[in-house]
Amino acid sequence: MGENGEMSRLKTREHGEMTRPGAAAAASASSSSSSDALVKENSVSGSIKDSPETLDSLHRLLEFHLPAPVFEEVSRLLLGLNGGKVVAKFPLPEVVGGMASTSKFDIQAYSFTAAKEELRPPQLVRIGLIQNSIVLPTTDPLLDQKRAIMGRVGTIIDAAGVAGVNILCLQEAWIMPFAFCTREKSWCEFAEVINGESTKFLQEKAKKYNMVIISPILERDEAHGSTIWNTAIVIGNNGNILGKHRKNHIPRVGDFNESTYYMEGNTGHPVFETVYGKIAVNICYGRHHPLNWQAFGLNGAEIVFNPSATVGELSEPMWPIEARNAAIANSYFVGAINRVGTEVFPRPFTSGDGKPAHKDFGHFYGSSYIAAPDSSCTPSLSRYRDGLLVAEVDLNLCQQVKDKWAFRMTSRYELYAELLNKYIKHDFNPQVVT
Ligand SMILES: NC(=O)NCCC(=O)O
Repeated sequence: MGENGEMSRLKTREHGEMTRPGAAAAASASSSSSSDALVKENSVSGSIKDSPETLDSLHRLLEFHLPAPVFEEVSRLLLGLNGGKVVAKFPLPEVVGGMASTSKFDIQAYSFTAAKEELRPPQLVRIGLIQNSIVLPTTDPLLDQKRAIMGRVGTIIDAAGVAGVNILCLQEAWIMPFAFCTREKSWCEFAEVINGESTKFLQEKAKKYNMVIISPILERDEAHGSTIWNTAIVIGNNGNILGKHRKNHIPRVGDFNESTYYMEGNTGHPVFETVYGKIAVNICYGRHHPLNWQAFGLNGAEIVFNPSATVGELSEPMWPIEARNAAIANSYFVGAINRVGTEVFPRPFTSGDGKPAHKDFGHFYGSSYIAAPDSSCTPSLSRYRDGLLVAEVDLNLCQQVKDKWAFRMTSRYELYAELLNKYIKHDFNPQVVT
């Protein structure tokens, strides 16, 4: 690649000025924890590994290294087509870009279109996803840690408000470090009642910006003996609490020792009818369960949010596939959110998988994105930095895709209802022909 061609791609709207591959530039990391992760990941030698900016996301890596026409074609192949073209960038008010650069978070915005219909007007909704790292070390007083995160996320919510976001979703357990790896019970102190401090904080934001906000937290259920749940609270655009959903599937993999802390959810697959559309929440590990996704679809969801916390070594190859596949299979939009950074805990822990005792989970790789029912999707947010992803979507696309592909009409649910009914019985015999 020629020097000039290379230099011409060093400036992008999201990045501002970029340095060349090979330059040490920790400026793209927003927190010390994400810088640490960069140092760790970049200790692998090689020209691509030497450049944190180009590794900021898959899309930026490709944009940085590929000649422009090749990048265009690769984008088409990777992201699919919406209305015949790669999902378009959506112009946000300049002030929002200013907020992102002052407060050092990634900002990207796109719009998904649907065909014009004769009998229905477009149903335009602006969706926002926020991914964030923790702000203070995990050794600081818990209240300080929580309030520092609330302050940081509050700044990004303000940007979302100015960007005109209608429905905003935060990441899983957003008010705390993801301490479930440790199995130490002291972290239960981060659990809040449904109308606790973080909910009150978000109710004010919801009212101020006329915005529906989904707040995934560890919930303390006082009515049931202080049981803890992993819960997403849905706050309506008037600041009202519309309802809650509790995480259905609890991970039993790697350091995700979450069953030590909270119980399998008992709220089914609720769909929340908001003024902006019908939404649901599939919390993190639930994204590996196709029936879980399907159940939200059967209840009529038009947008399903997937607030997550997952690390590179475990799940990064799955990440771009699962939420996107769910959007396709269920004819709805999906917003997938993952936290960012490496969180280090005071005491070492093990998870019975033969690994030596360690103090961190590994790198939470961010990469939040939005997928559409027509199989198109946005590029993902940064792998290292806090970020706000905005997408304007036309919900008419859901029905248009249902009419085109007829996945729901051809589903043959009765076949599967019968099989599942047999399968859950103790005397089940697999249908195997020998
Ligand atoms: N938070 C959570 O459920 N993580 C599990 C790991 C994964 O699903 O990738």
